[in-house]
Amino acid sequence: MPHSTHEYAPVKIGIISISDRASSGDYEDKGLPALHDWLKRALHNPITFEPRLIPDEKQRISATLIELVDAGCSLVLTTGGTGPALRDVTPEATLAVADKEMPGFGEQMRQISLKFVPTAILSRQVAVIRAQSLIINLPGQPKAIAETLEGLRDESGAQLVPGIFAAVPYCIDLIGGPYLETRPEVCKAFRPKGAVRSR
Ligand SMILES: Nc1ncnc2c1ncn2[C@@H]1O[C@H](COP(=O)(O)OP(=O)(O)OP(=O)(O)O)[C@@H](O)[C@H]1O
Ligand SMILES: Nc1nc2c(c(=O)[nH]1)N[C@H]1C(S)=C(S)[C@@H](COP(=O)(O)O)O[C@H]1N2
Repeated sequence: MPHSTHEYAPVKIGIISISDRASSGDYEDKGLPALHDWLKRALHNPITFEPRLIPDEKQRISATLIELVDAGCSLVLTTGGTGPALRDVTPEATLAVADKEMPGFGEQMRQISLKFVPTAILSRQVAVIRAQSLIINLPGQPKAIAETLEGLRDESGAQLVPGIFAAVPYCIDLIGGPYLETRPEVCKAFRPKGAVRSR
């Protein structure tokens, strides 16, 4: 542990797994554990999680996003329901509660995911700001969660494409949330020089 001159700020994070079959018990949900484990690995900050497992229903998704933002989540990550299937409505439900769209996140996720699968082009994921919360859709494949958050490395571990989480801490600074600090071996967060606080 480096000598610390300040405590890590506590953060509340909403994690939502959106899947008809996992929410009805047809199969085991792997979305929430994947989100939880990746965030625990990536962040130094003490995290209070608000987990939800819900079906692919637009009203239900929007209501859950509003509930978690109102509960004080600075970040809300969803997984599932971003594809073209008739039941896939996560992006619409997210845009319905948006104050602002943040298109760079979806663009970057599709860039990353195209290095893994050609069908990444089918993911319509969006990110938005609502009040003082950043909401980001991730694809439903559990392995896609770490892939998009962390990006792509070569065999030596050198970063080939940065994951989207690199931009999340500074985005949360800008909307007045807690100062997030990442473990660089998992995700090297980027902030402009003037925004970096020394430990
Ligand atoms: N929560 C989950 N837990 C485990 N595997 C999942 C989960 N969500 C999705 N998957 C896997 O990823 C695939 C693509 O996810 P997608 O969100 O498109 O699901 P889907 O096919 O619409 O079905 P459902 O909504 O019932 O999970 C699924 O077919 C499934 O194999
Ligand atoms: N990183 C990554 N992104 C991915 C995938 C994947 O396996 N890895 N699967 C794709 C597929 S097959 C689909 S249909 C879309 C939408 O997935 P969703 O409906 O599960 O959200 O995400 C895509 N994005």
